[in-house]
Amino acid sequence: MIFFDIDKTLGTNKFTFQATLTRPVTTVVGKSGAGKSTLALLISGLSSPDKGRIQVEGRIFFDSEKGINLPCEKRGIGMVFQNPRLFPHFTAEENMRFPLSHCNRKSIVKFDELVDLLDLGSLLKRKLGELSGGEAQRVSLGRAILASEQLLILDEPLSSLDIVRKKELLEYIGRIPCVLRIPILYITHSPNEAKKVGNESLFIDAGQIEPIDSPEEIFQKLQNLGDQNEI
Ligand SMILES: Nc1ncnc2c1ncn2[C@@H]1O[C@H](COP(=O)(O)OP(=O)(O)OP(=O)(O)O)[C@@H](O)[C@H]1O
Repeated sequence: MIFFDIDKTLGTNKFTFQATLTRPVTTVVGKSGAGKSTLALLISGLSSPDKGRIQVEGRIFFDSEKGINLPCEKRGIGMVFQNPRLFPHFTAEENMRFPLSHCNRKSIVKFDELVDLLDLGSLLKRKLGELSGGEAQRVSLGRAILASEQLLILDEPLSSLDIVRKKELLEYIGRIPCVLRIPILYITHSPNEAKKVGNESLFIDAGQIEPIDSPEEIFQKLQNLGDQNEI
């Protein structure tokens, strides 16, 4: 279960995020600039709320009243961003194992099982320059899953890929809940992606979460906001 009730002001932008999430995969949807990545940064601890509370699976990450603000490396969160962000001088395997060896993380999935799940066997000895964009993003997905103890956050993981690679990676992402039994937050501006990946969705508009009753409502809301982006 993920619970958050937080406020944050960044420049002239005021964000108020409040939700209780109980399903395995929640998609966070909204048009560009709505505040999706801001929410991810606040939950991960890379940015701190001005006030409020964040709790994941019974662990308090942030509570302004109690003076709790767990540093990001203690939150057990794996993250995938729009670009792979791999170390170029490491092999794929060294990149994947890096958070375990350097950040004192314990993996809750077996390395070999993950390699099979994401078809990474033939890529393990390659460095970043020897991987395609889709392959590199698959490696960074593997690294994030290995580092995830409490929560996995995927922030627009398909956005740097072409349509063929998007579909391919989406299939791999669909397999993750089979091995990783922790909540997943999947951020996207694409209603199609949200429909394919998530069990429930949060819709963010201008820094506020709006309730939605059905996946079709996401299309409608984005259309009303004039967002034509789609895969
Ligand atoms: N440090 C900051 N200071 C001031 N404004 C910021 C800061 N970080 C983000 N913003 C603003 O907050 C708003 C939300 O940004 P955010 O990155 O969360 O949007 P997003 O929904 O993830 O968009 P995209 O889909 O384009 O990545 C934007 O208007 C952005 O310019």
